[in-house]
Amino acid sequence: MAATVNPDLKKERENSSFDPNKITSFLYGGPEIVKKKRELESLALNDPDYQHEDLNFMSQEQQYETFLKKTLLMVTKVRELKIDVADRHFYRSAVIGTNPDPLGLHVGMFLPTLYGQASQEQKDKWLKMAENFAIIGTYAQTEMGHGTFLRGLETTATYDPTTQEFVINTPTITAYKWWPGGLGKTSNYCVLMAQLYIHGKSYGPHPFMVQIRSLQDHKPLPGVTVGDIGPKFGYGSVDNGFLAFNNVRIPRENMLMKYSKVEPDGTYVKPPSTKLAYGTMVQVRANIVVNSGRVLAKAVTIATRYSCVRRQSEMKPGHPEPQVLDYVTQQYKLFPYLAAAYAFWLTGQTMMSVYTTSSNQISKGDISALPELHALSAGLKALSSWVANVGMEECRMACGGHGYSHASGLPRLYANMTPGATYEGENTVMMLQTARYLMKSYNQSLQGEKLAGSVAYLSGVQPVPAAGRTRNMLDLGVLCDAYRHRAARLVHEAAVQLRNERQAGKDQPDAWNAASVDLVKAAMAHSQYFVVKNFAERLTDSTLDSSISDVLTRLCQLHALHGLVTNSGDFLEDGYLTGTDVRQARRHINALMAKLRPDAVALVDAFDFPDGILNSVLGRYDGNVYEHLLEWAKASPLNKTDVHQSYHKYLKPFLEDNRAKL
Ligand SMILES: CCCCCCCCCCCCCCCCCCCCCC(=O)SCCNC(=O)CCNC(=O)[C@H](O)C(C)(C)COP(=O)(O)OP(=O)(O)OC[C@H]1O[C@@H](n2cnc3c(N)ncnc32)[C@H](O)[C@@H]1OP(=O)(O)O
Ligand SMILES: Cc1cc2nc3c(=O)[nH]c(=O)nc-3n(C[C@H](O)[C@H](O)[C@H](O)COP(=O)(O)OP(=O)(O)OC[C@H]3O[C@@H](n4cnc5c(N)ncnc54)[C@H](O)[C@@H]3O)c2cc1C
Repeated sequence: MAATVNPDLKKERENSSFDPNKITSFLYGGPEIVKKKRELESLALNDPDYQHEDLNFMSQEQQYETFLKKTLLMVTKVRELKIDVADRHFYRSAVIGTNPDPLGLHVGMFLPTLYGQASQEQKDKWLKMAENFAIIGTYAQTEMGHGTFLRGLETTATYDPTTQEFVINTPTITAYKWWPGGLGKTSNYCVLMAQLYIHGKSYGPHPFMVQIRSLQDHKPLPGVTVGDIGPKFGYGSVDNGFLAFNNVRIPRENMLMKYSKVEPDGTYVKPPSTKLAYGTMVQVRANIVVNSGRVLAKAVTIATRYSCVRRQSEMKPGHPEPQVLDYVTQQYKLFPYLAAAYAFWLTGQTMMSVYTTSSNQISKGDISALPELHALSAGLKALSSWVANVGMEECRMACGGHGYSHASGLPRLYANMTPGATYEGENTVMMLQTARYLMKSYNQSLQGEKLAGSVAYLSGVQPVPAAGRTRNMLDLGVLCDAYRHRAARLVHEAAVQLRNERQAGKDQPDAWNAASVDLVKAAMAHSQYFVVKNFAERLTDSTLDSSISDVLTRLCQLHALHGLVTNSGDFLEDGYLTGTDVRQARRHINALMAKLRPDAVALVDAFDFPDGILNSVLGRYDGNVYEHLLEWAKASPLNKTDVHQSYHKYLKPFLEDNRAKL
């Protein structure tokens, strides 16, 4: 086995213009954090207790069992090693790699719902057990018939004042809870979203703490039907489940009552906003923005390293075959996603900081930040997960045939990460939520109200500049202005279309539906403007080392220019940009790619994913792809014997029969 680094990759690293460690520091928030991250990752990756056969060679049942064992072990080790709460995600991501785990919903949604929706008494009662994994819970909201339309959920929680209990029921097949992670086989509790009924009146969806399995033998409790929903596109390591209730009674105190309350006599106490019950989803949407940047960064790391190792075809007759990354078309496939990975990495950080500030405010009773937080997180969640989806697939195809093998890591990455566009709010629906806020804000600005936050720019649509003006299309200020103008114009046009539909006689819902393609487009443009502006603002950081600010500026320019060229019609339609501007933009893209080419490997190295996390033969740090491809294939279960048992069962008699008939 080759122990040295592939010479092509070695040369790439020697020729880069900067030290990737400096960018790593910038991306993770400083050298101390990077040090901590690396320590925790290496602790996890070198721990023999976590080693197991490649998941790609396992059945779904084996994957689940392996991951359950591994995550439970992880919980124990996190405690033993006394890893700080803030650092646990480093350890966790090294343990699970690019796979979801059966406790993900416990940590990612069940616990956050208790933190965010439970009253102090309820926290006192359940938090200690939940935090210490004495109980395991999930977030059971989606039903077979309704995921998007939360108000349409059919599961009922009917208050019985005589016993001071809620009676939980699943009235129809479509009311079966369907999809919750960790529900199928793992959880014994769940946060259940159900329609609250008191004295025959419906009060909409509310969260309830419900025990579903016995703490003694893990059997479903009386009245509870629960199981696994079967194999999926990915997510083999998770037991997504179904769940139904037949007259299951829970105490009144099990409705999570931080905001809404039901008094013993059945009096309903309204929350400051009914949407506070949706709080956990907002948190996870913010997390998805972070995750989309990371996922894209992983895919691009694999494809870029491999494209430097892979040599193919003849560029010049008689010359050695070039590294495929030297083909400009290959750069055009990968570099825009490299730039997008940086853009969303930084957007994710801003999104999390907006989330933290706003949620602190909200938990103190000031809910004024809620609409902006919801609109921003919904739009960015949708944009980032869409881009990550397209980018992962582009990276896979850029790896040619080997990209299709599980050895590349890309099919599994895609299969596990693509549901980010669907779960936690289907993307189109999320964009329409952002559009709703944009329309409201736009109308407020027409009435002279001053707007703040991410929509402040809607207050004044910039005029189209006079013809003949030349622009420097590399100037980040010019690019931000162009995105800003496009967003403001598309918001304006969607609003005009809505108004026209109304004036043509449609009621509001029909007018909304008729204008929805334009509304999504407006929300998309708004979110893209946020991402570009955020990237450019991060570069104004005066502490940024000059050796890396150049290369980051190129990435930011590429990200903005590529989006501009891809959506050039939006910028040209009203004459804001000219054909010359767009032509210039295209030329700049080519020039930027040429400048980025020598730094490509260093830029992906800077994401700092160890091999154990990337889990890709093609993306290996040492670039020794071919010998490990062979080794990987040899380990495949079909190769355990030279002659497979099916030969004796099927092939041998078939061949013998055919030969006998000759
Ligand atoms: C110890 C060691 C361990 C190591 C530790 C390591 C640590 C690390 C741990 C990390 C672990 C990570 C693992 C994570 C795994 C997660 C995987 C995720 C899996 C996926 C989970 C899921 O998939 S879970 C289900 C998600 N399912 C949705 O996502 C439903 C979407 N559907 C809706 O969300 C609503 O249905 C929808 C459409 C808004 C309409 O809701 P609706 O009909 O009620 O409302 P309307 O449309 O009528 O709107 C009326 C007004 O409400 C406003 N509004 C609406 N929502 C609002 C909101 N949220 N906040 C504020 N305002 C809101 C709106 O803007 C309007 O405002 P206005 O009136 O002013 O215009
Ligand atoms: C891997 C995975 C894990 C999941 N984990 C959980 C979990 O732990 N807990 C949980 O509760 N749920 C979970 N879910 C469910 C998930 O949250 C839902 O699938 C998601 O919210 C989408 O809802 P839906 O399936 O009803 O899609 P639908 O709403 O049926 O979407 C179908 C189509 O209809 C369109 N559409 C729907 N409504 C509108 C509208 N108003 N305007 C325009 N178009 C519309 C959508 O854009 C989409 O194209 C998970 C799902 C997956 C795939």
